[in-house]
Amino acid sequence: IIGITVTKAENFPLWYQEVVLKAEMIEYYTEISGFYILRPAAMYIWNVIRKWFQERIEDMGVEETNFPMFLSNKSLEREKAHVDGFAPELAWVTKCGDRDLEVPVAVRPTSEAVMYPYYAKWIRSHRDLPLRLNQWNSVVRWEAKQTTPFLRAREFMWQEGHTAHLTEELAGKEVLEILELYAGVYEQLLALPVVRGTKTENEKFAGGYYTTTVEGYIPSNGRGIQGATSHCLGQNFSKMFEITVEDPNKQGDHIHVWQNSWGLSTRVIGVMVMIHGDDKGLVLPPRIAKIQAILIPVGIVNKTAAEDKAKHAEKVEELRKTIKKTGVRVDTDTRDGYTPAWKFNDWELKGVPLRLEFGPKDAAKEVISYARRDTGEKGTIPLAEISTKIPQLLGTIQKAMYDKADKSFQEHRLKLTNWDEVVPALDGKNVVIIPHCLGMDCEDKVKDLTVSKNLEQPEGPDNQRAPSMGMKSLCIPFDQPDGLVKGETKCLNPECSAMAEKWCMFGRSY
Ligand SMILES: O=C1CCCN[C@@H]1CCCn1cnc2cc(F)c(Cl)cc2c1=O
Ligand SMILES: [Mg+2]
Repeated sequence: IIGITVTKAENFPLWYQEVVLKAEMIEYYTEISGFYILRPAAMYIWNVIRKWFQERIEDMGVEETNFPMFLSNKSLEREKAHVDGFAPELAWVTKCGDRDLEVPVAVRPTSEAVMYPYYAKWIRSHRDLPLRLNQWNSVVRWEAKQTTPFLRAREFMWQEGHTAHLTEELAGKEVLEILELYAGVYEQLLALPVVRGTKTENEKFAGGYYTTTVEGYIPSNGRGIQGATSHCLGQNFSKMFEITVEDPNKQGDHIHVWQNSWGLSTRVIGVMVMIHGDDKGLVLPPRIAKIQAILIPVGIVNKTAAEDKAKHAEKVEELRKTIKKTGVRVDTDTRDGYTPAWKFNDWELKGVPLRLEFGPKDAAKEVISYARRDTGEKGTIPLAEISTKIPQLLGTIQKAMYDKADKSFQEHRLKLTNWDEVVPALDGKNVVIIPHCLGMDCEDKVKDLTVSKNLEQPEGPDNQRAPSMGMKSLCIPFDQPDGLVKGETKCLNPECSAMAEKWCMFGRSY
């Protein structure tokens, strides 16, 4: 196996592609562009996330459902208003065998139009509320933009939750509960910090009432990235699909139900690779690592006596069992014909959080040697302490990975009140938090004003020069800084005369 041939700093997009391929997470589906095969290394991570999230939404009373993957033009017509923008992404089935279909059907890009006619049928009385269904499936969106594994694919796996409530308050409460679970997937499983907030009118789901989001940050190119979204749909869809209940307080009156929809996709895996990975390959947070510790026998060479080899192998197997008993997902690499150095590279490429080495010298000293994948730090652990020290060390690694990413995000999230500092900040691979009027046109203007002038920069080998695109709003952080006095603080856009409404996070983005 040759390792990664480009460094993360010299060519981030190529580095990313190599890592996901050589770490055996992805195979390109070369039959049709924009589609990817997810291999066991990726599916393991997705399944850990799925189990963690599924358990928690079940505790909330969400039930599982499975709707057909095709939708008719008729039900699409119901949400025509916002579908138009998406029409180019819709994939259609128009033939079956050698016959044209009378009525072409679309492959679901999301399932509102599939599900809500049945919500209208099932929800009659307020006693039918709240209705809370989630499905794990894949959706198809024929992206026009350049696709890339996990981050932008024409088919991706996700979960889509769709709920109905009697009041705006009940819906709003759930929107935030789900958003907290999304933050938990990032912070607790993937060791990634996210900023929680509300999308602006420009960036929200047009068919909804408001969108809440968790936003990530990619240090390598300074871009923001949307992590997952939890929307309150208001009564928009219940009016389109006539989902009503009789008013419990007023006979004869009907209430359109208040709905939410929320989704998290396999994009989260790509975000984790991009942020934690290094020039040796993947770096996996222990919580989602299929193999948390790989135990590699060392110091055994051909001339080692057969009897000593056998004894050493037994000792190694014994150590594996002891470590496994602690609940650590440990494996041994006893492959013949490969040197320890070769094995070290292989497991580093695959991102295994902890390498354990055990040789005759270690045996003599009654220790096991370790090397952390995240920092490279090496050390030894007395054999008598491995049952406590190894789980502890994995916990330390998980926290250290989060803290490192969190520090980087914090250092590159600049609160600015001087417009002239904005483009230099973006070119310095930062995202910014600025006072903003939240006007849609103003936001468009801000995007145009922040197209990087640094295109004059010599086209160095460093593709890392900040992308030239302008900045988009990422979210209105729930956690608002001080210093914005309503009615007094101006919107930071020099060409806007409006007053600032909120601090808004902007950045170049995916
Ligand atoms: O983001 C989520 C979470 C899970 C459930 N759905 C919402 C909204 C989805 C928006 N959206 C996103 N993409 C779309 C693409 C399309 F081709 C069409 Cl027709 C519609 C849409 C569309 O409505
Ligand atoms: Mg899209």
